[in-house]
Amino acid sequence: MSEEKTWAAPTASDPIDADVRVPGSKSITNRAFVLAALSSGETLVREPLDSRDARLMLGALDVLGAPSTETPDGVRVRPMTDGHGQTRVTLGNAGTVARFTPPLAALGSRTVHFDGDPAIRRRPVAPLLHALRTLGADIDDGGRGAVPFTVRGHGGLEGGFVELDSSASSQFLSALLLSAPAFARGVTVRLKGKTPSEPHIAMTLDMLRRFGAAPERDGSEFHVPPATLALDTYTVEPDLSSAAPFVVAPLLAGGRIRVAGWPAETTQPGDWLRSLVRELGGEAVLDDEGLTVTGDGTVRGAVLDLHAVGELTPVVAALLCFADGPSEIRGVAHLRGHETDRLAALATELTALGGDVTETEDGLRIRPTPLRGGVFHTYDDHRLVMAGAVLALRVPGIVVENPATVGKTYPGFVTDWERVLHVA
Ligand SMILES: O=C(O)C1=C[C@@H](OP(=O)(O)O)[C@@H](O)[C@H](O)C1
Ligand SMILES: C=C(OP(=O)(O)O)C(=O)O
Repeated sequence: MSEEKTWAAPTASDPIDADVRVPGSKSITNRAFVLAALSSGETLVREPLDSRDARLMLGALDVLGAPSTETPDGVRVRPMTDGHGQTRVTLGNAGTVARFTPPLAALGSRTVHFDGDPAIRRRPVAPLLHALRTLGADIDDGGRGAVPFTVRGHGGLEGGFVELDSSASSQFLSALLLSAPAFARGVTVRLKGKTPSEPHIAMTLDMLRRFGAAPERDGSEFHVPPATLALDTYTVEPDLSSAAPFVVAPLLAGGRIRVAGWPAETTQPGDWLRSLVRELGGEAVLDDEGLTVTGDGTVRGAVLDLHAVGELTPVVAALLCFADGPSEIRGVAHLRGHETDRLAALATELTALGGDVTETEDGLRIRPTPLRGGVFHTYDDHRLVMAGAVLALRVPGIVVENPATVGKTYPGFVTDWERVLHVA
């Protein structure tokens, strides 16, 4: 991770011609760790992400009674065992840790305090805490409905039927489903309203099945019966959302890039980038070697609904600043509750560099204008570092503030980006 407080992100002086391999998926890694902790035997998680969020998840599981060991083959996670007394889970600003681990605490007998960065205290969690209480959990949040809160474990969770509003974050639903096989009666969740990030729900269901559970879905109703989970080995795919800045680079700089190891089939939202590239005028070819993207340095303007793939918004917004016409991003009001208020941050930072970017009720309106160099503030948000890098491809003099914050999901990002642009 860079020790610099700012990063003079490189401009593309030539068309890109590079291969890149991005680290493991945050979403898959942290699900695999949770499911491994809930399993009856040890699980080897191969090619996991090693980043702040992944380490926070392992730290949380450790204090909850599921220790892990790093080996040359990957991370070995041991099954969770019960304990007593008080303990503390550190959340950082990891949504997956804040949402996926409280149900685990309710399954044990410890009293577990959850807290993290100031930013995580502002992120939504109340509907999940409410649902967990309905399912039998004892949670003290001081009436705030937010981090910090305390889960007092009483040795198990009854489970059963619950209604859930998961419109602020799909992670509420994933959290209940992931732990449900260990609830005495499993869980039946009926969704009120629409959840964002549908691919992440599909990911949760798919991974539950791989670990031996039998989740069912009927529209907005989900059922997970009790089950004993077990899986010897789980291999994590590369993170296709971390690949986003590399995938879009040829559209801005021209040339080609190959992202190695792009899966032929996946539940990751980043797979949508293939159709985005084509819609905006580039080419994307998937074969055994990975995904090869070519572009000629032009980008078409577009109206895009990113409700299902919200985490891609910062990079896509940066890209659309260089389109041949106006664009709009819709369906992402929930990004106001992400690492930072991403809609406000993007509108503020892009406008400060000369852009014409305005917030709408559920997204951003982007009218391409010439941009100038300057400081791009990143609000402790890894994906804003990636957005700043994308902008700099075409705008000399962009200085990205606090690049190290990208270590939430991609500690080697700056090094890999500079190598791709031949400045390393
Ligand atoms: O389940 C997951 O792993 C995630 C779900 C999404 O959260 P939201 O539904 O809160 O956007 C996504 O944005 C986040 O990066 C990871
Ligand atoms: C929203 C994100 O993260 P988190 O897992 O903290 O919710 C993200 O990575 O874009």
